[in-house]
Amino acid sequence: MDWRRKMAAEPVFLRDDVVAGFLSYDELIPRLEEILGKFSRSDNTDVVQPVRSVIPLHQHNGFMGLMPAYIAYEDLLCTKTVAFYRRNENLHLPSTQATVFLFNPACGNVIAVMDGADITFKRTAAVSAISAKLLMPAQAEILCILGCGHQAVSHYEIFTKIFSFKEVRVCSRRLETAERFAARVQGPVKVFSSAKEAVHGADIIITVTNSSQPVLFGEWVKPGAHIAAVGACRPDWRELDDALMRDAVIYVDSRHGAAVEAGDIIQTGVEVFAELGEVLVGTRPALRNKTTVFKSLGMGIQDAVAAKLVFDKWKSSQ
Ligand SMILES: NC(=O)C1=CN([C@@H]2O[C@H](COP(=O)(O)OP(=O)(O)OC[C@H]3O[C@@H](n4cnc5c(N)ncnc54)[C@H](O)[C@@H]3O)[C@@H](O)[C@H]2O)C=CC1
Ligand SMILES: O=C(O)C1=NCCCC1
Repeated sequence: MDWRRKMAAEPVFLRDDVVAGFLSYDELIPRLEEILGKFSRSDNTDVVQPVRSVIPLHQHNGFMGLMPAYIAYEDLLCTKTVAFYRRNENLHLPSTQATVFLFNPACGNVIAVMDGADITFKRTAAVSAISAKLLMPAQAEILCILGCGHQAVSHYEIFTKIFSFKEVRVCSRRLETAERFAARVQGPVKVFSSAKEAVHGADIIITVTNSSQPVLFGEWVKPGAHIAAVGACRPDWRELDDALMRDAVIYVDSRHGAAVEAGDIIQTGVEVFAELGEVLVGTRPALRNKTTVFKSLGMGIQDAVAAKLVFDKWKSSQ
């Protein structure tokens, strides 16, 4: 094939249900652990990922992010575009609209375009689960999820799959949303109408809201608990209050990303203790006995390894 035909070869398009069918947590978790570790190594030159570019869409109460990544040792070039809207819950439209592009790094042509919703839900939940494996207290019995949207579902799926909790609690801004969530997921859930009551005594708390104001307060949190803070991905958004941010040991996925995007970190001026990848490669410790916060923002490299898993599976199915 000459280069003109190669450039013109049509990319494959993989729909959401196809992507979902090819993406399993069992395969995703080790790949994410590997890439987070490589990203955080001080001698890393192999994993290139700028902080995402974001265009605010004020008129539509949303934003769009562009998330490119290149993983040299796998010659894997990928970009995700992701738009996030604070939808009126009554519209029942997904808040996240994502598309992942895989490229041929030698020529820059697109080889696959895939719906990015399932990749975004699963890889985010899988990274939170990795943080919990490393940082949650040894005898964690109670899991509490604040926010009952799409990310709450994927987080529930993976947390109940790989850990065993005595109790799983949920609370959302509106009681009906939490009740709908409880009816949708497979497994027992206790629905709370008060976030303060829901987090009381919880060993691990996941915040997956679209709130721009704190939803979790330090005075409610059991000392030694682990918090995976997944929402508040804009510098002017918050999920956690100042007291919690000041009292906890703060872990992030990317220090650079956190310095630009994490309202909870930027507005409190707290120091980041470690990247998750540094803990994975052993250059920073996991302080399990302290109250810990993992501030998640999401990374292009996470999408890239997930997209490669999907593409390889699709290819071998042809
Ligand atoms: N860290 C990461 O890698 C990623 C983070 N996100 C962020 O995660 C968050 C959740 O995303 P989705 O689940 O897709 O959104 P969604 O719109 O499906 O769900 C958001 C939920 O938060 C609830 N909520 C809002 N204010 C609340 C409050 N004060 N207390 C309790 N619940 C409240 C809403 O009722 C809704 O159930 C968003 O902020 C999004 O930007 C999304 C993708 C990746
Ligand atoms: O990593 C992602 O994907 C996202 N992070 C923040 C909010 C939108 C999607």
